[in-house]
Amino acid sequence: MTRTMYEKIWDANLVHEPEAGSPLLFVDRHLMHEVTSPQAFEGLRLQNRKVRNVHSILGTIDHCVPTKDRFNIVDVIAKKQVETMTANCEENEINLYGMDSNQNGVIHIVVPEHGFVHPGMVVCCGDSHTATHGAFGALAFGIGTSEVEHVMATQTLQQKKAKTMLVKVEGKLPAFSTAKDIALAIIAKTGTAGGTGYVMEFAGNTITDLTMEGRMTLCNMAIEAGARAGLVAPDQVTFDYLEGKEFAPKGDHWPAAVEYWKSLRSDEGAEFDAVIELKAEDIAPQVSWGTSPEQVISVTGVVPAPSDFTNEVKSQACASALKYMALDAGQKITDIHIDVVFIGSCTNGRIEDFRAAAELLKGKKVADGVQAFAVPGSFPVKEQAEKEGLDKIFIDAGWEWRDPGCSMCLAMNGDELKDGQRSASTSNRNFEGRQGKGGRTHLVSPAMAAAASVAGHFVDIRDWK
Ligand SMILES: CC(C)[C@H](C(=O)O)[C@@H](O)C(=O)O
Ligand code: SF4
Repeated sequence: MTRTMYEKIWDANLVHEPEAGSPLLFVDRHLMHEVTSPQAFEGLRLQNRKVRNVHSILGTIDHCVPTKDRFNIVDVIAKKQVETMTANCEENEINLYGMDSNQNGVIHIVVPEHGFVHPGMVVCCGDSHTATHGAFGALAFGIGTSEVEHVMATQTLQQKKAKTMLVKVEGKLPAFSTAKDIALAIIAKTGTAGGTGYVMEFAGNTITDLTMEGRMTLCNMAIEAGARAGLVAPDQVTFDYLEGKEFAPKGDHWPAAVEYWKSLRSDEGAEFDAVIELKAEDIAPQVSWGTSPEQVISVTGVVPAPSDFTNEVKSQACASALKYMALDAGQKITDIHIDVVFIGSCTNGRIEDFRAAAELLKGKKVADGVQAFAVPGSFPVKEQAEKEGLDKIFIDAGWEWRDPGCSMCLAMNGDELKDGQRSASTSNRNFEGRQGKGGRTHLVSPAMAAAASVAGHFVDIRDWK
């Protein structure tokens, strides 16, 4: 019988399938950060239980870290979370890239840098963007704090079997369109609930043409389409990325691992519960205009009107988004002016994101009144960028070049929008208040963010000089 990649990984990790209730999956890797782990450790302690396999865990501190003067955490709760995470990892001998580590950064950026996740693994983390690691052909789930405790104690996770969706993208992307634009275009098509109950497998030659960084950006946003997880079949691009990394299989284990990984791809003719198709040629640079990632349109478009939606719920959502975002129906996307620009996050905080932005910023200056923040996803990204002189390009253009962290992706660490400010942001969520109370977020790719910082408004980078 033919099987999809999801089914293969599922079968290989299935521990127990009860008559009633959810099946139990073996968890290969458990990723951790300071926000969702403290109560889980506390729960273990109260029950006098131990962490079952500390070697399966890798942690960072990322959400609460200031990106300037990083040791000076002003918020009392944030400070406590950081201290608790540090103490818990020390006590349990967990590998933590903590505050003073030169490998520190956003968990979903740091983990791949060390080759910690391999194809075929089941991975979890108390964080919704765990989906990122599906880029390696691993089944990666965001889980809640009580599940974090369960995984720590048992190395297993209760999971209902998901339905499978094939998202096929074929063709050559237009100039300046990126993995971020593919992700946004998919969400525009499926809606934020379209993936509910599904694991999405991204396939087609547009996807296989993406770098690992691009695949990570894409899988990162599967969760914003409502999916349980995203997957890309492992191929030579994946193997080349992993080879030689700290936690990658070594010696004789390497060829054996690659052989197994190659067997994971969905079989020819495997059946999916749903299939959607996109043509890469149709994917222009995208800009979100609303307060949900599905409220997104090409840079060439205009802000829609509630009457453009036949669905009553979507029509009302449009009306309330326009109000919150202070936009008018019919307004050209390129006429939207911005106050703040943010390049970073686990969606777009990787080296190629800074390269793409720097390419557009060379010899340019940010527009009057615009504040722009470049926040590398990790210290290794920062170091690499500096080696290439990218920091200079940003700084010369009037950008702030910061230390890594989740930063302005969510307002938890001092980096945030002020009430009423409008941002061009490379992050993944544009919910009301996400980047600060009253803040208005437009999701874009790094290149689009860079160009907006110079122009002061969105521009179609394809004909921008
Ligand atoms: C803080 C954490 C639980 C949260 C998540 O689960 O995604 C955060 O990372 C986010 O992006 O909103
Ligand atoms: S960068 Fe943003 S999306 Fe990613 S883990 Fe941090 S807060 Fe969540």
